[in-house]
Amino acid sequence: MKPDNVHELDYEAYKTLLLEMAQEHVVATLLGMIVRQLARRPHVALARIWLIKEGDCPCPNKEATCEDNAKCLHLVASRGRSLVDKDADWSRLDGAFSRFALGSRKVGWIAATGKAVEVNDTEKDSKWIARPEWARREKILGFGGQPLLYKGEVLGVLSIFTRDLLQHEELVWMRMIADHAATAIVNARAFETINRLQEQLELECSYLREEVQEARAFGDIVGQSEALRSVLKQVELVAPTDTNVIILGESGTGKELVAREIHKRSLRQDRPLIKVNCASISRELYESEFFGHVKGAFSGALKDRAGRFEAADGGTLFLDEVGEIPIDLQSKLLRVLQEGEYERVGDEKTRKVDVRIIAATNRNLKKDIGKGLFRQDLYYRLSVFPLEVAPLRYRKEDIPLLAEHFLGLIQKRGNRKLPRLTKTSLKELQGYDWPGNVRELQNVIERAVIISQGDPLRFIWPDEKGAYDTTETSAEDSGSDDEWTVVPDSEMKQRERRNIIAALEKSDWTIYGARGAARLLGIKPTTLSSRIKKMNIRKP
Ligand SMILES: Nc1ncnc2c1ncn2[C@@H]1O[C@H](COP(=O)(O)OP(=O)(O)OP(=O)(O)O)[C@@H](O)[C@H]1O
Repeated sequence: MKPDNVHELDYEAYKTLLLEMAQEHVVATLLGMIVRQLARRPHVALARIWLIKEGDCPCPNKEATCEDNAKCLHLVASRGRSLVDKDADWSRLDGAFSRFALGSRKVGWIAATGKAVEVNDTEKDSKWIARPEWARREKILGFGGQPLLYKGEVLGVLSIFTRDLLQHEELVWMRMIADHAATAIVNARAFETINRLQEQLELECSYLREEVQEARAFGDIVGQSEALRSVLKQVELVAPTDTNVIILGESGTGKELVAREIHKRSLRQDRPLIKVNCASISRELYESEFFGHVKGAFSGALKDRAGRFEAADGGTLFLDEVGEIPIDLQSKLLRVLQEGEYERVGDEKTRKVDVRIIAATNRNLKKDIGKGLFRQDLYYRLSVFPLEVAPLRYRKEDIPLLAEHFLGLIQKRGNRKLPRLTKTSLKELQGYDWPGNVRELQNVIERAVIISQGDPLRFIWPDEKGAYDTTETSAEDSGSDDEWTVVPDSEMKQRERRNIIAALEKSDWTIYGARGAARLLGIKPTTLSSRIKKMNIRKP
């Protein structure tokens, strides 16, 4: 017959715990399971686990200040029941004993020496008990603390406070549970690392697949204008530094191309450049897109997912159209830029990341700051090195090279012979103002190649509203069913002459370009020129 303060041991429960520990692959779940199962025994008042981690943290334990802050014991799991206070929550991980410096008090001593501590009657042996009045109040009699040892290395400490005396057999079991727990922790950590790496690889792969597709459209930066050369000189200067860069310029000027060039020439070139088009993310998904999420964080979050910051770790993050980031997310972006830290949506764990930011915008961010749409502190963080790409209309001397370049790309793609660029067609291209910049030029050339079956290239120009109409109407199908009135040939010629003069007057005597007379008449500028010559039309 056992005395009152000695309990029966439940071997089956301990065996089940050993098995369950071996099967658990998530560290947090594993730790929770160990303390929960231990605290389920009626005589166990409190079960706790501390693990050795980086010690550079706010330490609430005044008596146990770390000497060098390099590492200390962190309380990572706790379960138990108070006898006196029904509302006390003993699963909390904060409070005075949430940290112990190595060597400090009993928990620190166990971790520093790798030896167990057993107290079998707290009344008689109170040396290790920090708060004897607490032990008395809670009727705590025993304490068993075991180091979590794996291959001779101490990972942390497992401990129980009991309301019965500890038996020798139970201490043997505690040792066994601690050994299995240490191995299970190492295994679960390894599984977590594998999962994280696999997830990161998958994500990197999917982003890189996007990249490869986009990169096909990107080649070298073409152009010789003074404005472009000055940009390239700055790219050369800033690329090898780790400075954040903001690229300013109208849409289609080549900002993304410049961003890629900076990454290509940087020390991060072997790591990914991950692009985020801030204008194309729906508002609710911003945070998850940037920082990732954990399973169940919101409806549709079916599994853990890393964000673009994580995918770009060690590399460059290109934030295209950065001015579109909602103001409420800007503070989170600022934090990751300042401290390199963030959390996935729905996760408490703080993660570290090392990325260089290249941002681009066609907006006037200073105006947006004034309107409260953009944070000034974020603007200063991003715009350490501003780079401005000029609109194409201010560097028309780049047009011939760019046009040749795009024709060359089309030729490579289609492997066919293309119409050559004549002086006249170049002049026509240079006569236009290109509100859509280089992207518009590229599109106009692609379209021209499609509609011009042979030489020379025939361009389609946008209407007054800037819209392109690619459906060509021919004289045949524009006729009506009304009876045709015959007009004498001399009259026809006069009418044609008057029509051309009217078009020239309307277009201020310009032939080429979107507002040119040729466009109004719907004929090629070269055709119009030869007609003007033939009809001997002169500007008054
Ligand atoms: N100097 C250049 N040489 C060769 N191609 C260029 C040049 N500038 C722009 N392009 C091409 O023009 C297209 C538009 O360029 P890009 O996407 O870099 O412009 P952007 O300024 O980032 O546009 P947006 O602001 O709309 O995102 C791309 O296909 C790009 O390859």
